[in-house]
Amino acid sequence: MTTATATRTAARVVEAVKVYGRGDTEVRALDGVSVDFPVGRFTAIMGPSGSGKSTLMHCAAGLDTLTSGAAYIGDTDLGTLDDRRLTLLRRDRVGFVFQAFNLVPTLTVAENIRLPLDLAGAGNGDSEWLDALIDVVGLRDRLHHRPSELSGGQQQRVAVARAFAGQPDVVFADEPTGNLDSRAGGEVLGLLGRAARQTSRTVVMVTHDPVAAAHADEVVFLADGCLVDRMESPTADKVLDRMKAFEVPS
Ligand SMILES: Nc1ncnc2c1ncn2[C@@H]1O[C@H](COP(=O)(O)OP(=O)(O)OP(=O)(O)O)[C@@H](O)[C@H]1O
Repeated sequence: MTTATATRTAARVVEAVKVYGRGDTEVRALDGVSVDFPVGRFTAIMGPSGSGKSTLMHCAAGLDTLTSGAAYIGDTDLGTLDDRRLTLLRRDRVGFVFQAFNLVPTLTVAENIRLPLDLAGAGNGDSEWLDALIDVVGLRDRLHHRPSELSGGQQQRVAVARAFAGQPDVVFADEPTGNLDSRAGGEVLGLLGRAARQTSRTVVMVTHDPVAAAHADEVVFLADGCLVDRMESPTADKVLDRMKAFEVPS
């Protein structure tokens, strides 16, 4: 791969195949997917239930391994890493936001945001970066609160700031608004987009929700473990229409 490609693509999978089980119970969750996630972009992964969205995210993020094909973070082929190096790569170069906010209840907002840096023994980290991040997520007046003193939307904003704290190459978000009402969800999605664009970081989000997907720069659609479409500048209506096309006529 050329250097130019490496700098433009934060993460990608090439001919990704993931097979669960064997024989009669075999499921091809991914069936030859090739997709790239460009630097500074917010990409949503959509598709019907069981189409392979979570599997694609887990394999692209190094949380699960492919049966065949390759997954890269930057120009690092995850398949060439042993468990220790994979753990370090996930810690240092990847951020995660999950549906459950997964904050540490005994730590303050500031301590939760810094947690990945503290776990990595990264000293004070980049204080300018952290300072800017706190403003992007709008948490400056909540830094000394505990998670239980925050709304769900505020807690997810903390989780977003934590995911970006270590300046990862890519942040993977799995249904990040699944536990939020539409207003708080909209705020978190706007924030993910801003964080990606203002910090030139890459966000990849799995969602069921066309309204959520419409916040992304691009939507990739999976069906039966295959990449079947991509949509630039999505709107909720266009995404919904595309999803309807997957429904089998009765
Ligand atoms: N650990 C596993 N063992 C066996 N089969 C699995 C496993 N994980 C996923 N699958 C199967 O792989 C296929 C893809 O699952 P996946 O969770 O990636 O889909 P999804 O699009 O994220 O679904 P949903 O929208 O319902 O969350 C499904 O048929 C699922 O049952």
